[in-house]
Amino acid sequence: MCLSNGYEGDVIDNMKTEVKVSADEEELVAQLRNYLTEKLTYLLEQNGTISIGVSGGSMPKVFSEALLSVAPELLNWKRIRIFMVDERHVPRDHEDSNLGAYLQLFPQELHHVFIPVPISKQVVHTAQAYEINLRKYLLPEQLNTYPRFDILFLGAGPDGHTASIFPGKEQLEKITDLNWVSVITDSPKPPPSRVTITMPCILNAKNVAFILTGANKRDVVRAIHEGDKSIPAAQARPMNNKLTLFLDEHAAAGVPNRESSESESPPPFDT
Ligand SMILES: O=C(O)[C@H](O)[C@@H](O)[C@H](O)[C@H](O)COP(=O)(O)O
Repeated sequence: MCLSNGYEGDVIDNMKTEVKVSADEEELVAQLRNYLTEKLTYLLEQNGTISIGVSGGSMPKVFSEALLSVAPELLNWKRIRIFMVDERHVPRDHEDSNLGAYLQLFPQELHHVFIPVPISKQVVHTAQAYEINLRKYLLPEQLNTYPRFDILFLGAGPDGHTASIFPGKEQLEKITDLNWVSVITDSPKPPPSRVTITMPCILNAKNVAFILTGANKRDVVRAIHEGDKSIPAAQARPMNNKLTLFLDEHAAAGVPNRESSESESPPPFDT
């Protein structure tokens, strides 16, 4: 695990995971901005849609601040499309809506950049409609394969869930044509009913970045470092190994052999 800030960590199973540790939210946003700048610079030289998946919870605020502060010449809104890695089965104007949270943080003139999750009465129909929306932008070269999302920003719960894939509930039913999206109706994290992209989509992604802050993410960081496949967040390692962890000092304490400055570190910042 290669730690920035001068920390050299272990190499995991011959896979390098880049770790960026922030002392506060301002530094986290700056590191996310730098990451987005690097990836967008490369992606803009390619063709087609630039697909960025984002998660809910604490992510909307720091992600939105980081992306909206990237150099304007890199923000080609005709090509960038942002989609929800998972979404709660609630109306868009509900306080629990992930898309709703992002739309409140983006100016109206950029709302078209978000691929909508069409909320139907039945959560299965929502998942099926969402997959159809995603396919409009991301149909892979061959049918019946998984998309190669450009960047997936994932969070993780203290229980190790990521997206809406929970420990012991990883076997999501195939309910859409291509199995890009599935549903959970008994999510341990409320609200219970959600749609989520599936693990094969995560494994197929070109870049995966976790944003994990707070002492309650320490064990998840350790599980990712150790490759503990009983934890969905640790399963979510892309096949090309392009995995980056954005941590605060508290979560970084889960990286073995890293001098923890727990005693002096500031209280967890509320992202
Ligand atoms: O819709 C959701 O709830 C999220 O997509 C979920 O996977 C989230 O990323 C984690 O639960 C971490 O949430 P926090 O960052 O708020 O701890």
